[in-house]
Amino acid sequence: MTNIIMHGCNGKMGHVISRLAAADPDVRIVAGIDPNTTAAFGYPVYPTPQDCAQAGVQADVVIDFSIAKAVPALLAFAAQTRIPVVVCTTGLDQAQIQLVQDTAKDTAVLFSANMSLGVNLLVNLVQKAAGVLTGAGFDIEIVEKHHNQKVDAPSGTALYIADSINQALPEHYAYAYDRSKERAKRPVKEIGIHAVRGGTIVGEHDVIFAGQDEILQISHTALSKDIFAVGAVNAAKFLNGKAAGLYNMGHVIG
Ligand SMILES: NC(=O)c1ccc[n+]([C@@H]2O[C@H](COP(=O)([O-])OP(=O)(O)OC[C@H]3O[C@@H](n4cnc5c(N)ncnc54)[C@H](O)[C@@H]3O)[C@@H](O)[C@H]2O)c1
Ligand SMILES: O=C(O)C1=N[C@H](C(=O)O)CCC1
Repeated sequence: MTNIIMHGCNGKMGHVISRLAAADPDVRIVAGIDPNTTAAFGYPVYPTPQDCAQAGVQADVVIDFSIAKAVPALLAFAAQTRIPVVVCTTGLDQAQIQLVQDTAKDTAVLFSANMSLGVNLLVNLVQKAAGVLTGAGFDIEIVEKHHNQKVDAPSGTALYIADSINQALPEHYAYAYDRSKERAKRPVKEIGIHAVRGGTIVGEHDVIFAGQDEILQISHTALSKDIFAVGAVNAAKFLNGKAAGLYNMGHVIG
């Protein structure tokens, strides 16, 4: 059994995870943390991590789907209590990402901008493609599309894909988010990253390799938020009892 604290429990992802956890005999949500303290799924909800600690809640893992500015207080709670934490919130700035890395010295932290199996496989595929195709002069562009409620842009997944491509290449490719200010041809060592927002689009990522007279496109489409929730619950089960350190979905998927 993995006992979970759900951070951001009254958000869209918090509700999906609460629904899936209720049907999974191997996990139990023992508490939620959210400024909206509505107890919609039978477990108690505390407004802050400190309130949760003061209530004496015992848990094996925290799952976080909240907002970037809430993540530092959660990481302080995880470091203090030594409870492992699955950080799924996107839009973190460099200082917040550094805090994630620092917290992993005190407890187990799994940090991933996308918990789905498909995107984590896509990352492996685009690394391979980039290694071959940039050598042949192909340009790389990433287009991501999400619902109109999303607050961060570009998506954490688009940045994760771009960072992974850079890790696979011998030279650094800069990121271009907006070409409207420049009157110049596209540099070769550049990854264009473009965000579309509208309606209820769950999440789409197209990685376009455009060369002379040919295009290779590798795409992932999320058809429901359940894919992220399933990945997060699997990550929580994986992290239960793990030593301090920084983990990613590659460790879970194997
Ligand atoms: N890694 C992934 O696979 C993945 C998948 C989906 C969404 N996300 C990310 O997860 C985050 C949440 O997504 P969502 O669609 O559920 O958003 P949402 O806006 O529906 O929910 C966010 C929740 O966080 C709560 N919150 C606000 N301040 C808080 C605080 N200080 N402490 C605790 N909770 C607080 C809000 O009240 C709300 O209930 C976003 O950053 C999103 O990009 C990641
Ligand atoms: O719905 C969201 O918000 C999502 N956020 C993540 C991102 O920013 O990449 C993952 C996909 C869904």
